[in-house]
Amino acid sequence: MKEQDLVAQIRKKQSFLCIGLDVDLEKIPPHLLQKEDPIFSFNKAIIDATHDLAVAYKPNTAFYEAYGLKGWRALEKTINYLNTNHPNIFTIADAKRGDIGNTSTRYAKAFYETMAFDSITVAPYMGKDSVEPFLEFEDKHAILLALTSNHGAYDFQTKQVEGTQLYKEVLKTSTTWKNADRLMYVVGATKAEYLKEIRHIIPNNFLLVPGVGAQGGSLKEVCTYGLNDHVGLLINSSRGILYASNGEDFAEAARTKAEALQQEMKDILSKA
Ligand SMILES: O=C(O)c1cc(=O)[nH]c(=O)n1[C@@H]1O[C@H](COP(=O)(O)O)[C@@H](O)[C@H]1O
Repeated sequence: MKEQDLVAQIRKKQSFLCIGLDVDLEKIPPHLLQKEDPIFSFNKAIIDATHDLAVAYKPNTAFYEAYGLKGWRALEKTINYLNTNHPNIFTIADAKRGDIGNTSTRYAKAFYETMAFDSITVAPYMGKDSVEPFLEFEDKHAILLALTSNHGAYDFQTKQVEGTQLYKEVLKTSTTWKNADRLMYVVGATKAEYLKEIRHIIPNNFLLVPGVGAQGGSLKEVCTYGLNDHVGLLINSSRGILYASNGEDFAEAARTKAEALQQEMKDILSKA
């Protein structure tokens, strides 16, 4: 998907909400466990109930890999369902990959071609030749981990290395890589106070911002410095939406949670 088409969807829906499809069979409504494919049934119900409120969906592959073949099948059915029924929705394979060049190329093919996602999350630790293979595909985007939402982010990412914090070095250096205009970055909502400096280094790139809801990040704080003139933000919520109820009304309850976030986004966009 072209970035300009994503921006058009954001303007049309007045939403920059990304719904994380992190399916946990221990948390989904028990009545779905009787279905032939509980994971896909759950995703389909969530997508059907929320697709007009969200511009992106982000299945975290760990939640599918954990169930082996049936998990992969459900992931494949989910991406095919989205691409067939909602081709204007941006899709993110949250797989956090990155390896030596020829291996990264295979990961890119797995998630851009075999599964036809628009983007994949990528770890920057192995450097340029591990990330550039993800940038070779037209209209596909690598979303580089920059400053993550978890506490461990302070172990390495904010450490001083040769006079600068490591995450800033990741931001600056990655902008020099081939096809860097296809890069987006992950910044945790719990790190909103860093966004002013981050926007200084990368004013134009989209940011995927997880950590609102269950992890305690604030949408308003993220928007203060995170927004740019083409919005430039995708705010992810997973558990806060998916598990609003585990009764028969789970999809309706998820919609109510998504709607509250979308309303907040609409207000923010009207004042921006
Ligand atoms: O890359 C991510 O999406 C990600 C990066 C990060 O720094 N923090 C983070 O929570 N995530 C993912 O975003 C989702 C957050 O889920 P909730 O906390 O349930 O909304 C999970 O799939 C995480 O793996």
